[in-house]
Amino acid sequence: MAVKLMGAWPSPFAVRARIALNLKSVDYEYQEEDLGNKSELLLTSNPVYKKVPVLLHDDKPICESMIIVSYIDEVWTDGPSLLPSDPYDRAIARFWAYYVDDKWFPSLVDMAKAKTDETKKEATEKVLEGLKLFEEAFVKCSKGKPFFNGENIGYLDVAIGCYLGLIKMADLMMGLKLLNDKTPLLAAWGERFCASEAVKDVMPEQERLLEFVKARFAPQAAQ
Ligand SMILES: N[C@@H](CCC(=O)N[C@@H](CS)C(=O)NCC(=O)O)C(=O)O
Repeated sequence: MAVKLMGAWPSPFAVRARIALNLKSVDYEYQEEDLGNKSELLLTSNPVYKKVPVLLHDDKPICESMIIVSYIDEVWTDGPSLLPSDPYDRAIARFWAYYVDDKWFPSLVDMAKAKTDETKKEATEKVLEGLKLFEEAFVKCSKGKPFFNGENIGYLDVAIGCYLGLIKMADLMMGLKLLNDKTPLLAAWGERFCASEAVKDVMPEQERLLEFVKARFAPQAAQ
């Protein structure tokens, strides 16, 4: 069965799909997209959003990173499941995965784009509030195990973990320490997540990501 992923190296969303494929030991072809000049295959595979990632499984496209992660979990059933087996735990994992994209990541973007100290402070507070919520969610979801999903990286780990590179970038560029002594469990989880086999080779390289983020956000912030 042919598996192909269209992604872009700095994209946290593409990273999610790559981690899920690694966790399930799926062999796949990777196509790096130039988002300034999208391939015909990307445009026809994701005509609604025209975004990466797109997974092509036997030429059938699947779009939206967390839908892709669920799909991978359902199709490749060997090995540990990415979603908890208990329906309530599964609902909670989905809830926080929705929140991280719906509320938390937009605050991180607002923080990076902020033009005044006031708006920067407001966005930074929202980012930190979200991280506190993840710390509390980690206690409940992990039940004392190393990952949100328990012994192994799962759906919610991938949903939040894909942003760890950008959290680091915000720290470096704005002189912050977003994961700090108020979120000790989340900070330790982040280290474990990034060091794991399925993750370490697909997370964007720090120097390269820093250049990319600087080019994208620094000129706007300076305006
Ligand atoms: N909700 C989408 C977001 C995907 C997304 O925003 N992808 C960006 C790259 S990080 C993209 O393809 N942008 C191209 C564009 O907006 O034209 C997902 O989770 O897959």
